[in-house]
Amino acid sequence: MFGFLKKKRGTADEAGTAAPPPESAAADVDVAAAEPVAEIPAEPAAEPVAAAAEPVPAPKRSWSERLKAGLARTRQQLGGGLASLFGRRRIDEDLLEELEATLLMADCGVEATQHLLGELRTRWKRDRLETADQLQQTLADALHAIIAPLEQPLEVSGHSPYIIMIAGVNGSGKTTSIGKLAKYFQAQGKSVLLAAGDTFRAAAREQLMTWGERNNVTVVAQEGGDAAAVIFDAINAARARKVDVVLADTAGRLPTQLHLMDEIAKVKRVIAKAEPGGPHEVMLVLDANIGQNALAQVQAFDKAIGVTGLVVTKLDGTAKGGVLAAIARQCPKPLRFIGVGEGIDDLQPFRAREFVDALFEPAPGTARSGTEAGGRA
Ligand SMILES: Nc1nc2c(ncn2[C@@H]2O[C@H](COP(=O)(O)OP(=O)(O)OP(=O)(O)O)[C@@H](O)[C@H]2O)c(=O)[nH]1
Repeated sequence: MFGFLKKKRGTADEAGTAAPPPESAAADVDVAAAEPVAEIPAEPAAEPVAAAAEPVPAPKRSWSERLKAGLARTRQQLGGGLASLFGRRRIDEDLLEELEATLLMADCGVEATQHLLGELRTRWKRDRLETADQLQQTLADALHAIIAPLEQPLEVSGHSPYIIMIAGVNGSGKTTSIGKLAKYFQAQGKSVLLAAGDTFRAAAREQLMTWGERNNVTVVAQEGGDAAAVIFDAINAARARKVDVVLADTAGRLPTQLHLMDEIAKVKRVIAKAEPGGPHEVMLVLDANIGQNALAQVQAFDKAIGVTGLVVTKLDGTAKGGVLAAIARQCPKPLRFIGVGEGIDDLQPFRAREFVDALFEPAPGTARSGTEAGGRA
């Protein structure tokens, strides 16, 4: 669990601007320590476990199991809704209308929903679909076709250091995602340096420093100061140490806070001064709970800083997983990673097929829907 990265939720008002500190104030943390224990979140429907004398570690679940568990609420909304629709009658216009409501409630958005219904109507008539399973399989395929273009994994080997700037609204999951991404890149054999560019909340800096100490990752931080100065120092440190990947945190901000959007645009310009061509990835972190508001956030951050990739977090806490279809239709950006929990391994590269499979696969113990099984272990 990311308990050590947990913090009090900052308010938008905390994100004011501050004068840059002297560069010498940079605190460079580079401490080796033990691996953190990644707790696996419990299944929503799990029975409470009686206290045992000897704690028995929970069996580690595969990513596809965690993805399936994480998407349970969206699956219930979408797949469950469909199962009850499909289960009771033959395909007709009334059924398609109810299906439309189900897709909208899963936050697929009007455009994607209309597109999906158009596909279903065409296939229903052209291929003479009759059974519920056939229609559900057709829907799964059509959804896959919509979101597949978002599957563009991040390739960090083109530059050294490869600079990833992280942005997003308050509490979207930026800092925790940085911890998870650092672990992910380390597992690929990359060296990582963290820039504690969320200078508005001391807690954010401390969380990154603690995380860095535990995982033997260098963290460049300053007491107070502005994000641009911290990240500038971090890039120079990364270059000197021949670090492969720099993950630069920034403070949360709302797109309506125009002065803060100007400020993050300045951070990006300073990165380009420190490393011509950088940042190589401008990653926007979106909380899936916001549903359709994600579209406005993508557009606003894109306008200010040119978003090149997305991370969608907290898919485990929402029934709004259909928002991926809305993003794909209305403001497509490469979806680099998705998050389905607070555990360190609960953020993984987005793969459209396994996402769709996880949505349409029946919950354990129920009948199969006919959708192809799959997913990584
Ligand atoms: N359930 C769940 N919680 C998550 C996920 N990702 C992040 N969180 C939690 O969301 C909360 C906020 O995450 P932070 O990383 O602190 O968010 P932030 O964007 O850095 O916040 P600010 O610095 O205030 O802007 C923390 O409690 C995280 O543990 C996820 O995929 N699933």
